[in-house]
Amino acid sequence: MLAVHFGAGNIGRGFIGALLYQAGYHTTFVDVNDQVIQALNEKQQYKVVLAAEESEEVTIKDVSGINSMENPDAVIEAIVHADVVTTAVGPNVLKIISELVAKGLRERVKTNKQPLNLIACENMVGGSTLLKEKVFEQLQEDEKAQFDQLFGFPDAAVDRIVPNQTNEDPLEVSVEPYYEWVVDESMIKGTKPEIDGITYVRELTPYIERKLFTVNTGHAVPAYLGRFIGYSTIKEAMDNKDVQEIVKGALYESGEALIQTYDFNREEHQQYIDKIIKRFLNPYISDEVTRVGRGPIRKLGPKDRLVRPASLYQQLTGKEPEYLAKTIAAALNYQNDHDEEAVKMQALIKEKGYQKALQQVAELQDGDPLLTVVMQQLDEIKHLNQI
Ligand SMILES: NC(=O)c1ccc[n+]([C@@H]2O[C@H](COP(=O)([O-])OP(=O)(O)OC[C@H]3O[C@@H](n4cnc5c(N)ncnc54)[C@H](O)[C@@H]3O)[C@@H](O)[C@H]2O)c1
Ligand SMILES: O=P(O)(O)OC[C@@H](O)[C@@H](O)[C@H](O)[C@H](O)CO
Repeated sequence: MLAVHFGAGNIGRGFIGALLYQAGYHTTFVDVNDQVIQALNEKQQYKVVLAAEESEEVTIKDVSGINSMENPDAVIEAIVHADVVTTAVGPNVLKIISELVAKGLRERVKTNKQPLNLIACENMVGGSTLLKEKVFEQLQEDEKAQFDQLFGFPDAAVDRIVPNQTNEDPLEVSVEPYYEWVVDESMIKGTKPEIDGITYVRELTPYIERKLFTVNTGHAVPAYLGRFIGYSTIKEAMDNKDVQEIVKGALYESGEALIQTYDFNREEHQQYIDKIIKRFLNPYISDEVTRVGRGPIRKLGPKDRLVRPASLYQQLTGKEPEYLAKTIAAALNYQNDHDEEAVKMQALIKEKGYQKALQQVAELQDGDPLLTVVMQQLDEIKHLNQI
């Protein structure tokens, strides 16, 4: 069986690639990073190391790579013969790869009438749906019905912490042992890809929102407050008791929003939160605050991990989301010259001020109560000790 996976980065190699191999697929990784592609073709295998006390190592074989900048035709050919297509490129890159995906699918329908599922494994609500939208924007009207019949774009939620890698071997990847991959079964075309480790569900929204508004909301706290205080890693920030208290407060607030929206069991949700906090404290992982905080404009977006649960909490409980607002305030202060969105955000704040800049990226109306709470917290977080 053949898989084509876009994005041979941390989660691509460390999670999706590993599960595809274990399910018996040959995986063709598509990437623009030539060093990684060359190494994949040369070695045809790589190591995944589990970051735990009892460290385990798995060798992932049956892999190859295509540099999509240099050899787009080979990507098209791979899509023609694929049994599944997956992505882990980052939400903003889905639009960029959609052109090549559309060309691949167009070529495929000429000779191969087998259905195909394309699963975007990105931290966002509706990742595969967005990929479909971008692919369909490039089709003629008469192609759309045929594509709709053959190609499924099932949305998914993926969870495994994979930090940036510092190994000498450019392919080796160190990952946390925990993982979860949930796919919307109702959006599948043809037969479901049989991949051990995928949980198929009929309604994905509660799963993706629970993951994004717990794992990623919680993660954003040590990232943004950690950077604000002066820490380099998530673990260092989590070891600060003020930061840990804000993590718990933010996850209480997002938890209330989730419990009330989806009728989750309160006790089970608390267990989910406790487990996640332990994952952030994993001493065998060194995860930079700049990786977890990357792309602050995306993360301050209206449907993302901070603003959406804060707004929901406010609407559903009538209370101020104090801890989420502290994190939003720290995100507004996030500085990193190597992060394009952080630079843009700071320029926007300089031009318009904090409130107008937040209002713009979070798409909040004039007078939205969240704006007032965040503006208050901009002052409050100044009291956190700087190191
Ligand atoms: N790392 C994690 O802990 C984690 C966990 C769950 C989900 N995710 C999600 O997975 C996605 C990828 O994250 P990551 O941490 O692996 O990032 P990453 O930067 O390590 O990997 C992204 C890869 O995509 C490649 N890429 C960029 N532009 C491309 C293009 N036009 N065509 C093909 N490849 C391209 C990059 O070269 C890189 O290898 C993101 O949406 C992220 O939110 C990450
Ligand atoms: O990948 P991002 O930039 O959306 O978020 C950064 C981290 O929170 C994220 O990568 C987590 O490590 C991951 O989502 C855990 O499953």
